[in-house]
Amino acid sequence: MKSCKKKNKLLSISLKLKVTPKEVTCQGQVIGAIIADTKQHSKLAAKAVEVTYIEKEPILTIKQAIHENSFYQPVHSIYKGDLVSGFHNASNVLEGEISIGGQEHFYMETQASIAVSKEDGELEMFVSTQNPTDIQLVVAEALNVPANKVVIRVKRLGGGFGGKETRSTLLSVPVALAAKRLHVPVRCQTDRDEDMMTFGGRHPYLGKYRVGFTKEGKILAMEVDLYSNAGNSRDLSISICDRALFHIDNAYRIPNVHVTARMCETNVPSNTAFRGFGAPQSMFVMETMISAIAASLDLSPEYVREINLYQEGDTTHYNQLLTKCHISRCWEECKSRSDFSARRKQVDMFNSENRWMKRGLAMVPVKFGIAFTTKFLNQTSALVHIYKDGTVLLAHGGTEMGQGLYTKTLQVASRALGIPVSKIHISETSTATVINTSPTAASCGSDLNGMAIMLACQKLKNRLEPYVVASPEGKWEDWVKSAYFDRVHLSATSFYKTPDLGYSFETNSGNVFNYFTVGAACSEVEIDCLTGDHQILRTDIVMDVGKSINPAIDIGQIEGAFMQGYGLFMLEQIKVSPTGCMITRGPGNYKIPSFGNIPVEFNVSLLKECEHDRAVYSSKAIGEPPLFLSSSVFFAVKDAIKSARADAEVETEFNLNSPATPERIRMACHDQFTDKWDVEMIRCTPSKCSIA
Ligand SMILES: Nc1nc2c(c(=O)[nH]1)N[C@H]1C(S)=C(S)[C@@H](COP(=O)(O)O)O[C@H]1N2
Ligand SMILES: Cc1nc(=O)[nH]c2[nH]cnc12
Ligand code: MOS
Repeated sequence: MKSCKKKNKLLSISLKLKVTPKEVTCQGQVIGAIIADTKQHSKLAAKAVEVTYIEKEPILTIKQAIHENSFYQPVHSIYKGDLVSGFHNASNVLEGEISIGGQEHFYMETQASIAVSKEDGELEMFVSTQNPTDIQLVVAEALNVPANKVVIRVKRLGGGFGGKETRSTLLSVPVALAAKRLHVPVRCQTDRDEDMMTFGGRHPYLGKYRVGFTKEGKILAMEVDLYSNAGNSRDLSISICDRALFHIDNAYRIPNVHVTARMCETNVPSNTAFRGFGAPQSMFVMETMISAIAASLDLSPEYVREINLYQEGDTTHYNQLLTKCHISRCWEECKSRSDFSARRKQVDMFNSENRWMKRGLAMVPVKFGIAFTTKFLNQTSALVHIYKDGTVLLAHGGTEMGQGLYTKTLQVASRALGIPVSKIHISETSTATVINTSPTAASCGSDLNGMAIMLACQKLKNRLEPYVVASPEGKWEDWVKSAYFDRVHLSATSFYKTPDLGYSFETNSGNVFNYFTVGAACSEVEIDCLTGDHQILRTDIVMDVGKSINPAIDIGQIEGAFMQGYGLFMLEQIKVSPTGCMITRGPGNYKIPSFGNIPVEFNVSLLKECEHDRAVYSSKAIGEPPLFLSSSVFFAVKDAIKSARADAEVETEFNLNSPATPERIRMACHDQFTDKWDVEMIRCTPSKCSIA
């Protein structure tokens, strides 16, 4: 091993920067970039930078923002029915508030970007992003070059979950700028701690509610104020609030509704898209109301859910008609598959025989709207080539992040062209083959790009038709050759935009969504009342995904979304110091689900006979909808705690914020040991944060 003769010349730079609060609005904000010949040198140099800040008191939480009246505009709200008469006819009214924490995307591949500057001002980039067009336009603007000279290529992402929908620009702009300035290829990939301190996550939400209902448990009216912690920029927060507004009903028909959503401007890194996009947060507020209603009437939460479920033909609070909406079928099928009634009795029996171990059981529905709530995003295009050897190359506007989009679009092409997948290939997604694309998001990747691929393939199929008719016994390769020599164009582009969309907040009318993906889940848990630990004993899920084009992928997505949501409701808790410094920076102190958390028994099934004409080949969107079903674990834990509290002879209705961490479970199991402590006192006292 050659001994290294030349000692690394110690870096002796000290860059003094002076920045004011108006330029830097959160800890973790990118304020510059160091370019070096090796990663080690760049890290040493970054540490050598000295920055002096003029500090001001930060606003970090929703409550602080409300107190300081620190909000972004606009504020959207939905009003349907007549609240006054609704509450007047309600025999019971409950008020309360509930909060749900944020969540780190924790994609396996952290943010990564490569830029290669080429002749004539051209730039070619390889970026881990869900949104190549956004990178293209933002980089073009930042470098003051026309978009037609910037190509963004995406082979695949090691996970995105919404975290690479807009935030990847923070990394790609400096990388591109350096490449252009220095005329050398530049690459950067964040370390996990940098990633968790810089790129934001799921919006924490606070919900304040007032709900009126009959003594039978029928909900007549509700007034909800939602607040999200948007962080130091608006990013997608308004769309996330919109989706939260559209999902405050979850799966229930509520005749009189007034719901408002506000974005809090705070000094934490800008929060952004995260699987479910505001819907899990607001549906959590709805299910908390259901739980409170059930407790106040001494009814089971499942009974209250059941009698308020939407039926076919109902309209939502944003006046969208529910057709082919199989909520009740999923609910009934889940109830029977999970053997709910019998297990309810077994759980109660177990709880009557155990004091310090308790079990809980809960079943929740989900109804998730499919389409971008921002109308213009519901568009995409595709490009399909048939080469002379008969092999086919696909390109479309969607990125592969592990959700199986490329596999599904290969299947669509195979079915549309009538040839085996072995003759078809999809290589990458690039702004040079398909333009002006929307992010691969809102679970619409397969719907939009599947339809675009299908349309392009149908064009090609029609052009080949005469050659098929001419020699029906021939092979695909022969037909392609005959067409080629007959000078037929064997490449086609297509364009697809979702029909019949167009909601307006002003008139509260027009379709927000193309259709809904619905399901139900039943979970049973066991908790240790003295440690706050828990385990899921069994989960049953039933989902309506239409006629799935690939059941294996869809079941995988349901299992994955469920476990990611489990992290949100049960494990993951982001901690920020009083000065706004991110404390949770890695798997050491930020717990994401691992195989030990998977339900001991995990049954997922897809509803049968539920064709859907509005989804590509009737296979419905599946990416985000199942995530909320993991709240069945949260409410099963709440059910178990209720039994512990009954034994301790304390009030069995209590507020349980999400995530239901072990300390929160422990403290909610009120008993002779907990009286003298309050969970909020167990707060980490961080040392002064030492990050730029
Ligand atoms: N393995 C994997 N699955 C995933 C994701 C991911 O990053 N990795 N992202 C989720 C999110 S946030 C969305 S919006 C959808 C996007 O893909 P689709 O629109 O093709 O369903 O995939 C979901 N499933
Ligand atoms: C932009 C956007 N609109 C939506 O309606 N849903 C989403 N999920 C992720 N991104 C989005
Ligand atoms: O819609 Mo997913 O990218 S949050």
